[in-house]
Amino acid sequence: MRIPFIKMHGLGNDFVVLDARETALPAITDAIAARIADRREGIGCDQMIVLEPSDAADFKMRIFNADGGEVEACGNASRAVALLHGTAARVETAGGTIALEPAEGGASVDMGVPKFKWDAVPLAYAMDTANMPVGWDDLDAPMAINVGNPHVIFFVDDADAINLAAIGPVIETDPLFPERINVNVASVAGEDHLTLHVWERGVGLTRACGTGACATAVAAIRKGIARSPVNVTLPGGDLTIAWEQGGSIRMTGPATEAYRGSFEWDDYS
Ligand SMILES: N[C@@H](CCC[C@H](N)C(=O)O)C(=O)O
Repeated sequence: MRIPFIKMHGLGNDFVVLDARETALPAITDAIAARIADRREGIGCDQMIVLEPSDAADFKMRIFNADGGEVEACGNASRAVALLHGTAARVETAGGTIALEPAEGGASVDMGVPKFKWDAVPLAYAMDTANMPVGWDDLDAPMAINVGNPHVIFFVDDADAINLAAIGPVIETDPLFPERINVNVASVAGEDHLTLHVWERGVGLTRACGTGACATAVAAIRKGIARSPVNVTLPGGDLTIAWEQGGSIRMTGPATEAYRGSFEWDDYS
């Protein structure tokens, strides 16, 4: 069975998108997703995205990390899917319903209301998520936020100087985070400008992470070191994040369709 796919990216965070809204796919397992995502043996991507029909919204978006694990949210893929869909849409995800608005060269997405309680992140035990009494090497006193998926955020003087490739996997898999965690290291470049690097759960270092930008901007606004809207500079480019206390997060930025292709299902199943 030949399966068509669309290769897309948001700021270099890349996706294989399978559109199963009209024609159903065979069941997708974590192992199949990991084989498709493999950059040496498969098509190669940070996340595999599967679009399916939904009873609760215009359609459903499922997200599989490169390690095959199915997760709740992906900011950059949300903009890519908005570009693909072409008109405004409400989309069901495992992390909640989001609202897409395509814009010139990309999209603006209502990512929903962030959650701050320790058991909503989730953490393994109760603590203040705005000033966590924990640390790893030079990184300490982080904040933790769930923006559909779980994030921990460290503010440092120079985010570019942190060896996130070394410390990221240690923090991602720390028992404090029962569902593992996306690790964000940021520095304040101005009151409306952050520099950010992200170690993504189930992937590793990425060129950009949309939910990481959302979580980090919200953390900085909450901490009083930035004000909305915040420009977040990632290795792959910039996103704009707007958030007011008690409201939902709006993320705006580019998305790109790279190419279309197809693969033989049996090669991956
Ligand atoms: N690249 C994404 C985040 C994808 C999911 C994340 N790795 C997780 O495990 O929660 C983004 O742009 O938000």
